Amino acid sequence: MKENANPAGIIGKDALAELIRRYRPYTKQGKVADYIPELAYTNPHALGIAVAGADGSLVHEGDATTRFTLQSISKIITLMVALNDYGPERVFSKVGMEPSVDPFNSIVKLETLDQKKPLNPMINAGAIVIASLLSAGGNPDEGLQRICDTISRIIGRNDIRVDQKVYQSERKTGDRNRALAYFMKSTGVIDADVDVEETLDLYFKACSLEVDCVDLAKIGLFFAMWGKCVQKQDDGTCLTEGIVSPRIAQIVTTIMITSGMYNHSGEFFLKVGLPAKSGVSGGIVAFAPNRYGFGIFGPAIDAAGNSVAGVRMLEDLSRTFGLHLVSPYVEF
Ligand SMILES: NC(=O)CC[C@H](N)C(=O)O
Repeated sequence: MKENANPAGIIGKDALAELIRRYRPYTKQGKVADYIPELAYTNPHALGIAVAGADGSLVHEGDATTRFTLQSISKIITLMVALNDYGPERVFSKVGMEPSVDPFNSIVKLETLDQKKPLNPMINAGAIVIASLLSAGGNPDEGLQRICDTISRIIGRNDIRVDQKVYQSERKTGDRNRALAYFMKSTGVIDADVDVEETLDLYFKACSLEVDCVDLAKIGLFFAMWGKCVQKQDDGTCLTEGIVSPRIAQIVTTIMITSGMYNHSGEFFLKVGLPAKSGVSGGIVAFAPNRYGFGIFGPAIDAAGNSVAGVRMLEDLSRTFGLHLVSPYVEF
């Protein structure tokens, strides 16, 4: 069945400009996160989008080169690094694979579930457990370095850095995350010999890494291609070669589908039908497997912590370009 498989052809700059024009007014319907005080200084009406194609194309529009912090989008990278280092069995002995109906920073299930482990690696508790694995052995700096190196190779620039103001702001006000971490240490989910403050430091710094929409689109495309090489360098080598196996890329992708948009993951998948991960700074990384990586910045977020205009832009793109993964138009 070929009809409507890709109704509007390739995604070009004009389509992106039209999206920004159409959805910028929706930034008024959200609010910039202010529980991390430094984030409150962001322009609420900013909106940008970048699209990286499997053919090597890259287009962007709006505030696509404005830098912002990764926040929860870092969770897909730390998960991937932990899966590489420890393997799925060890990682999922510490953190679950089930979506959560509670907010991303909720503590309630940690006491009520039979197994005390957090529901999934995309909520704060789950990501903090992952950070505890990466900071094990008292080496959080090495953990952060590996996260930065991985991102650098994917986005093709090695000046990735921690936004010190956001990091300090998170560290000063991160008592909810501190509570999650100490609680999980008390129940044995975080190992007894782990220094919780070092784990939190790694978590806060990973959340405070600076990126832009173009970087996110490249991260999206990396997962869209299952970690395989998209672009060779002039000397024939490939920076992304060997970062991750297709099997681990598949696990991260699946967790993004079920939990990437927090407690709105079900509605998001129904409407957009793509793997995605958002952050409270207003970033979203999403991708259409084997085709496109998307990077979005729209700091006005909704109650779940997702960019209001960003989600709508992805919904529009998915509909217009026939990207929904559960589609009657898939070719067999
Ligand atoms: N949803 C998010 O992006 C949360 C990340 C943020 N750093 C926090 O811990 O609260």
